[in-house]
Formats: sequence, structure tokens, C-alpha cells
Amino acid sequence: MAAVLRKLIQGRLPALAGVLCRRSGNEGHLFLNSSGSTLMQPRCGYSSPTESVIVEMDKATGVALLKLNIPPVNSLSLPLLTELAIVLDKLEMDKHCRGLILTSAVPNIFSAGLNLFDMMDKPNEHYSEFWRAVQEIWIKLYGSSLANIAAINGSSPAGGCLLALCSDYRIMANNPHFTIGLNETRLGIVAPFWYDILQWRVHHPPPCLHLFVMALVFRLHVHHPSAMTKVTRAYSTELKISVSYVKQPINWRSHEIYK
Ligand SMILES: CCCCC/C=C/C(=O)SCCNC(=O)CCNC(=O)[C@H](O)C(C)(C)COP(=O)(O)OP(=O)(O)OC[C@H]1O[C@@H](n2cnc3c(N)ncnc32)[C@H](O)[C@@H]1OP(=O)(O)O
Repeated sequence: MAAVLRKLIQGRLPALAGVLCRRSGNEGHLFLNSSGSTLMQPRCGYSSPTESVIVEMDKATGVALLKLNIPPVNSLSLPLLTELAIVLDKLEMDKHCRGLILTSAVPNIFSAGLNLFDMMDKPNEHYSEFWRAVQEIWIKLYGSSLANIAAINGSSPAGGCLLALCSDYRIMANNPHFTIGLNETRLGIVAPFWYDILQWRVHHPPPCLHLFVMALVFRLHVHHPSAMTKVTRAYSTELKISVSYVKQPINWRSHEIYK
């Protein structure tokens, strides 16, 4: 690990800087226990071909639980990114699916971020394909029409943090050993401009966003349609605002931090 990091820090990140600068480019109860692992009672499931992304679809709520499952650290390799993209596409097209929760099947690790081995000693074609896959994931997650929540049940540096930032809402297990943040700057990787916006959005959520998530969690935990209808009616305006907020496209020119 140390040797890999040293090699990357020494500036052997061919093709990376250019790509990063380019601008195109029972009832499904969810708990985080003290160790941060997620417990959910699955109703039915389908997973990616290699089970690197386990999918547990709760038919009653229409919420899919996605568990990243590439030990030891769920590093985001090209195959994992590709499988995750396929799963996200399938869920987007599934008319019964209303939301998704992204978490990890690996104890203590949500994701170690981008796979370091995909960023070194590879031909240029590989870098193009890899970075296209990275961008595709954040676009699919951020632009998803489904409500999506990151249940961060372990450490989540760099690209792992990106996955969390792309989600509509984040819940992290309360464990002092779990770290999260953008440590990739130490490897010489400059985070692209939209990373700022994703972070800004996290630090300045409107109060109604919390209401939106409360309603969602309420829907998952309490199977009481009439109670839910009352909540929805009472707060319909706030819910509409929060839904449009979390699903708004990034428009960096009009964004407040760039004004
Ligand atoms: C366009 C969007 C821009 C987004 C920019 C994002 C960039 C990145 O994501 S760069 C990647 C940055 N990630 C890291 O620097 C993470 C480094 N890893 C860690 O900090 C730790 O490994 C850990 C906290 C995630 C887990 O710690 P621990 O449980 O102690 O496990 P080990 O450190 O012993 O690691 C086990 C095993 O996993 C290998 N490994 C760790 N991280 C990666 C990785 N990102 N890619 C590939 N492999 C990784 C590590 O080398 C160990 O392997 P072995 O030595 O063979 O056991």
C-alpha cells in the first residue's frame, strides 16, 4: 500500500490531470448498528453478475439496498464501477423501485475510493475508459430520479466520499475509527470543480431537506399509508421544494459559491 501511494505521489499519474480538468464530460427496516453495519430484512433480491454489488430489493417499500462487496476495501475499480453503473441503470428502469440506499458489505469500510492500480502502469486507453466510468457513476447517482441515501458504514476516503456526496443524503456510523474526506489531494489528484458544488450542497441543506428525509425514513419504518398521506399533505410544499433541491442539476455558473 505504502509503495503504491509513494509511486502515485511521485507524480506517475499519466493522463489523469487532463481528464480531471475536462468539464464534459419484515418491512425493510434499516438500522445502522454500533459497528456501522447495516441490517435490513430483504424481501427479494438480484445482484450484479459477480456479486460485487449485492442488491436487496424490498418490494413492499420499493427501496433497493445496494451493498458494495469487493473485499478488502471496496476500491472502485473499472469492473466495480461498470457493475454499479449496470445496477443503477436497472433500478432506474424498474418501475417498482422508488429509492436506493448505498452501503457496504465489507466490515468497517464503505469504500477506499478509486482503485489505485487503475491509475498506474496502464495504457492510455485504460485511463480513458476508467475516468469515463468514474464520471458515469457520479452522473448516474447524482442525476438519479430515485431518492438515494448513502449509509456510510465504514471509512470512506476520496472516491468513497464522492459516492456519498453524489447521494441525496448521507448517514454515517458514529465510530471514531471511520474516516471520510478528500485525501486524494495528497496524491496530487485535483478534485474537479463540481466536487466543490457537491460539498457546498452538503453544508448548506435547506431545512426542508431534513423533512424530506424524515418522511422517507418514516415511510420505510412505519407501514401506515394513511399516516404517511397526512404527513405528505401537511408538508406538501416543503416536500416539493426539497425534492427539487436534491434533484436540481448542477449549474455551476449560477451557483452561489461562484457568484
Ligand atoms: C473525478 C472524480 C475525482 C475523484 C478523485 C478520487 C480519487 C481517489 O479516490 S484516489 C484513491 C484514494 N484512496 C486512498 O488513498 C485510500 C487509501 N486506503 C486507505 O486509507 C486504507 O486502505 C483504508 C482506510 C481504506 C483501509 O484501511 P485498512 O483497513 O487498514 O486496510 P489496508 O490499508 O491494510 O488496505 C487493505 C488492502 O487494500 C489495499 N487498498 C487500500 N486502498 C486501496 C485503493 N484505493 N486502491 C487499491 N487498493 C487499495 C491495500 O493496498 C491493502 O492491500 P494489500 O497490501 O495487498 O493487503
